[in-house]
Amino acid sequence: MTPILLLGAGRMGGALIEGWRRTEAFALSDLIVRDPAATAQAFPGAVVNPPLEALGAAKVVLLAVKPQIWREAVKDVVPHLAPDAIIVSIAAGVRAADISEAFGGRRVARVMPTTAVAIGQGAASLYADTPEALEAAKALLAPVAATVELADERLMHAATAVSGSAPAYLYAFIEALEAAGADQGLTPEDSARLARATIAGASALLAQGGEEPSDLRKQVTSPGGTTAAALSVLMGEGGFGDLLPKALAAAVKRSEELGS
Ligand SMILES: NC(=O)c1ccc[n+]([C@@H]2O[C@H](COP(=O)([O-])OP(=O)(O)OC[C@H]3O[C@@H](n4cnc5c(N)ncnc54)[C@H](O)[C@@H]3O)[C@@H](O)[C@H]2O)c1
Ligand code: PRO
Repeated sequence: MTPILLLGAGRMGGALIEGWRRTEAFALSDLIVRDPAATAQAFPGAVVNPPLEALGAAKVVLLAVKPQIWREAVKDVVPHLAPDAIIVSIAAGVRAADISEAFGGRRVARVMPTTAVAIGQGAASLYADTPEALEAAKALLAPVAATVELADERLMHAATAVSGSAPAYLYAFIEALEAAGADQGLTPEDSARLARATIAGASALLAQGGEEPSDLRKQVTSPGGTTAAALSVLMGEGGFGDLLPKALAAAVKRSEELGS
């Protein structure tokens, strides 16, 4: 599996590196990083931006640049890769067949991770065109994420909408909750402290397992009480049931566009 070549080590590539370091799945010395913005100081022990000839050592190549520039970014790299190198792409929307073609027919897996891989608590959807590529994707992601294998590549759009992008939905919800708490008279600091601890604790309760989100919701919701009053807005007309299908449809559409 090593060395692993990272093409791009920005927010998501960097999050994976941090998660591997923390979980000791892979050491920095297992990595070759190719990113114009990367420095040896940022990734001590890794081989950073070596000459192209050195890339032939890579067993696995993690494609972690923006979908809009991936073709340009891989052009000069491909001729230097080992013929049996496996490509694992995290680029949203970009199809395995297109990646394989650009990489001279090499085996390809696609992965859609979340940023919490950095603390070993990510989620990752996997799809691969061969068993070897799937194994490579699992080896990279299973140490840092709960994984789901998709049988059909087209489901990667939905997985991106419900998982890869979803931490941002939750953070946006928390921002709005904090602002609404301040609107009700709390200081912004108190509102933020309460909202963040509440969300973190509620997530930890869910992560503990054994109870459905709907059960946990009912435990908070006294009949005729304050929560029921708020949920009549959040779960009523124009609420989550209307908003989230629209939000996910927008993410799916954008994912499809990024791959076309
Ligand atoms: N951020 C997320 O939560 C997330 C989640 C899942 C998937 N992704 C996917 O990960 C990929 C990277 O996203 P990101 O959020 O890390 O973006 P980013 O902008 O933080 O990182 C991209 C990195 O690529 C580098 N880069 C630019 N040109 C390059 C080149 N020619 N060769 C090598 N590296 C080059 C940039 O310097 C940058 O560090 C995208 O394809 C995105 O769809 C991101
Ligand atoms: N971030 C990438 C995007 O916004 C892919 C999922 C999370 O496109």
